[in-house]
Amino acid sequence: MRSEPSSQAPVLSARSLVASYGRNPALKGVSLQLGRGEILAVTGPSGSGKSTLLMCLAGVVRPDAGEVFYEERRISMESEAERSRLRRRDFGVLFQFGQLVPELTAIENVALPLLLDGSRRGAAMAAATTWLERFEVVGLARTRPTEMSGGQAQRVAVARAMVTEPQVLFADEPTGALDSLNGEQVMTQMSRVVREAGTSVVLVTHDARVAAYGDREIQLRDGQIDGYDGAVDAAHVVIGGEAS
Ligand SMILES: Nc1ncnc2c1ncn2[C@@H]1O[C@H](COP(=O)(O)OP(=O)(O)OP(=O)(O)O)[C@@H](O)[C@H]1O
Repeated sequence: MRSEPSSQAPVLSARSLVASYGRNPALKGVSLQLGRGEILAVTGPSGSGKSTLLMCLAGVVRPDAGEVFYEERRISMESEAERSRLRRRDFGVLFQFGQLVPELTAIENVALPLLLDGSRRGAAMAAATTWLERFEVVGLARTRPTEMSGGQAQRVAVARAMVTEPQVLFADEPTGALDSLNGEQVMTQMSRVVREAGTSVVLVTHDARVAAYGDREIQLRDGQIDGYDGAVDAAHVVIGGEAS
């Protein structure tokens, strides 16, 4: 794994992010950069702030202080409506439990983000079929999530997260609910597909085997960056866009 971010302009960057829940601080000044097409693994123990960081980067949560830039946009300053449109069009989000809609079939679940964004039904279903094929679950197109295995459901969930062809995919413990074999299959497919698509990925995980799919790793501890690539090394902390 590389220890430094790519030299290209980052697709996403954060400067000195601070976030708390009431009086409980979750992030205490986190800065990072995500390179184009890069898979960045964010690791750290439970409660270290990984999910909060992901939500700030994805524009779900506004940080108390600090900034998040996507391309040229300072998204941490944007309105909820602007961030919501950004999340629909440019970002994909994937959680531990794929959170498929149980009443809908696999193909309807995957088509949903396109339909919500105004695509015609025929085009949305065709795109959904393509993405189900890429994750080798097209045979389940008419199946509902309750009739799928955990691994199958998660592959459908990744297809749904990718159907809008996002610039950035945010994945929070994407294999956390799976056994190691299924987890490995989902990660192998996901990393192949995102590399083919050129998607940048923020991959939150506490599992070193999952983090190994990343190009680079940052470790959080107690709301702060604690190290890179397994080595605790404050000298690599990126502050204000420059390596300090
Ligand atoms: N909704 C909430 N209300 C209050 N405190 C919260 C909330 N969500 C998170 N926290 C606190 O913020 C801190 C960071 O939590 P966060 O979920 O970001 O960590 P995490 O590294 O993702 O943990 P895990 O691996 O267990 O999911 C923790 O101290 C946690 O208790």
